Amino acid sequence: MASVSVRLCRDLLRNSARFSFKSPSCFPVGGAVSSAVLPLTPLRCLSESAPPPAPIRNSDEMKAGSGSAGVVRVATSDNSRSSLNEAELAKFAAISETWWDSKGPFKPLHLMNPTRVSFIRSMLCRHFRKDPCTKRPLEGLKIIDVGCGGGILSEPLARLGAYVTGIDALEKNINVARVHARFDSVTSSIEYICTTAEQLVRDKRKFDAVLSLEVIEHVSDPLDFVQSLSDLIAPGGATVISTINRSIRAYATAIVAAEYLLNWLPSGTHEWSKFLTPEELVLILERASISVKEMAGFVYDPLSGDWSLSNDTSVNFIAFGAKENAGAI
Ligand SMILES: C[S@@+](CC[C@H](N)C(=O)[O-])C[C@H]1O[C@@H](n2cnc3c(N)ncnc32)[C@H](O)[C@@H]1O
Ligand SMILES: [Mg+2]
Repeated sequence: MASVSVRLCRDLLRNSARFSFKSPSCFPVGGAVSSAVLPLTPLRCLSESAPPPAPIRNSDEMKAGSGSAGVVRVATSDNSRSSLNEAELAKFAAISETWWDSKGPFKPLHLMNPTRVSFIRSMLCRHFRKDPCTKRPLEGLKIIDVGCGGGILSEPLARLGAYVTGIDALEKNINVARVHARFDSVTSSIEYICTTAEQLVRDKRKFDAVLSLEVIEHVSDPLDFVQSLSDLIAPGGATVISTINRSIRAYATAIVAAEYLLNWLPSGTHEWSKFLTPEELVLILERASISVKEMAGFVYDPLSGDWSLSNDTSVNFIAFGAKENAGAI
């Protein structure tokens, strides 16, 4: 699956001095692309419209327990970074009972799951030189699913043979994931922890593959978050990230249609300004020493109700990247 987007982004990176960068603050809905010529540093402004990180509490309150909304509190020094955005997390806390209701608010994730698992399996098998046709093609790989929710993605990865760690900032989600995983001897091996990527970096944990699907649009600062994901990747490792494009089409479909017309998701689930374009995601990953090797779109067929991989990244998209200088594909 040759990626036009990735090649385009590499060209953009090479010519970054001439690249007009779009940020939420300078590119509102329906607005015109900024004509200002910006160097790469304005990427930082992506996070400026986001609410500030959750306040750091004192260490007694914080130590790996849950806060008032069930949000993880992890011991940190005053100046350490936090990916937590309490307003975003509150949205997931309100629907945490519904993770495994395939007709509930997470229906789109359930429907997308076979397609995204297939993308992940094929990318990881190629990268780690494993046979995708075996019963357990991910055997032996240590994979972390950051922002795992109720474990919709973690479980099939465990069935494909990976050692899976699933983490989420919400204790409620981790409890749901643990209970659901217990029903099957394979998935009961998944290590579920209520924590954050940045805390696991401080704990010096490393994984062959770091996955974070549909999470980056809900964190406080995408650049810091991606740096933490990168820091969790073992030498020679890889990452997969999916999110929604900050396009007018995504505004019409992923927000207006999905949240207000079809009621697939609770209204207010997504903020358009927090979406990233594929080009922005590539740049953010490059800054964290990750080179994007493949990118694909997910498209929905309203007649069949199925999602499939496509070259169309205008709404939902997924990127596979390898840590630079740490082994090539
Ligand atoms: C849209 S759900 C995606 C769930 C899962 N990745 C999937 O695709 O099936 C986003 C999840 O990210 C979690 N989350 C949001 N911010 C987080 C953070 N900073 N660290 C860890 N988890 C976070 C939420 O609690 C929620 O479970
Ligand atoms: Mg989302």
